[in-house]
Amino acid sequence: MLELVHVEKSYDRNPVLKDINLSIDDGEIVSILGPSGCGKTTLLNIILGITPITSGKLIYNGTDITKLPMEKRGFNIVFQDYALFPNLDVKGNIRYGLRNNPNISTPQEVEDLIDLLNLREHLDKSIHQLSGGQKQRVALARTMVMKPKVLLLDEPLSALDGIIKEQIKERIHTIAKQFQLTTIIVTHDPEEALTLSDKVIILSDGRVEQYSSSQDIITNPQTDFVKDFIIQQLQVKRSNIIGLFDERAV
Ligand SMILES: Nc1ncnc2c1ncn2[C@@H]1O[C@H](COP(=O)(O)OP(=O)(O)OP(=O)(O)O)[C@@H](O)[C@H]1O
Repeated sequence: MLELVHVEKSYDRNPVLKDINLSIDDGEIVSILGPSGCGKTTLLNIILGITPITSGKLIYNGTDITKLPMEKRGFNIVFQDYALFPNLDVKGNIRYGLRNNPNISTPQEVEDLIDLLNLREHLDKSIHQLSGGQKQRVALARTMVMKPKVLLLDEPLSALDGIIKEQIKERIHTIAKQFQLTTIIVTHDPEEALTLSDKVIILSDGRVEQYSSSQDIITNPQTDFVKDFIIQQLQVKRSNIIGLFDERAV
């Protein structure tokens, strides 16, 4: 379990995250949702270990990891721009992290992941020959072969649309559940958050407005902000959500 206890973050005395208290169970998919500038990326970077906190604690499975550097936390991130290596082909990218740590995944596990992410036919291609969705899948595979304890995804679907977006959503869900992987996803898209995650953290101006299941957020929004944000943002996308939840609440 990952816990954030009274976490605060300020830049030049400007508070950006205020008294964040969260606990995320192993294997849970959690989205961090909120408008631009509310602190989503800062929160993700704090969990990853690249942004130090101003006060509070991070606890992972009972151990205080507040001061533990990123490389010792065993968490991993897929950045919004995928950050793939353009000089390596697809298989080179996927196996990159195993060069110095060859025993983290067995050859069979790498092959299974390639199939799960439908990448077999693209293995010899260069990165510039790939579509956005294919790049996204390579970035996921490259991260997954390293078997992170916690997988962090920064706007993983923002460059995608239509069927591809649905497929990637499904794959992220399958992988997280199959590998019992704690998955934390930053998004500004409520539809994405509500349909993909077990739980959603709604942030506004650096504070957690609500942290509960998708269904609970729809049927029982705890603040006016949550209600307005969800309703406003879902106007166009209502039809995709209605099937999942009680229409009266949206
Ligand atoms: N290194 C930094 N120095 C100073 N202020 C920063 C720094 N990084 C972020 N901020 C500020 O912290 C606040 C939260 O930024 P953050 O990037 O976490 O928001 P966000 O919710 O991810 O936004 P977006 O959806 O636009 O990416 C913003 O006001 C931003 O200007």
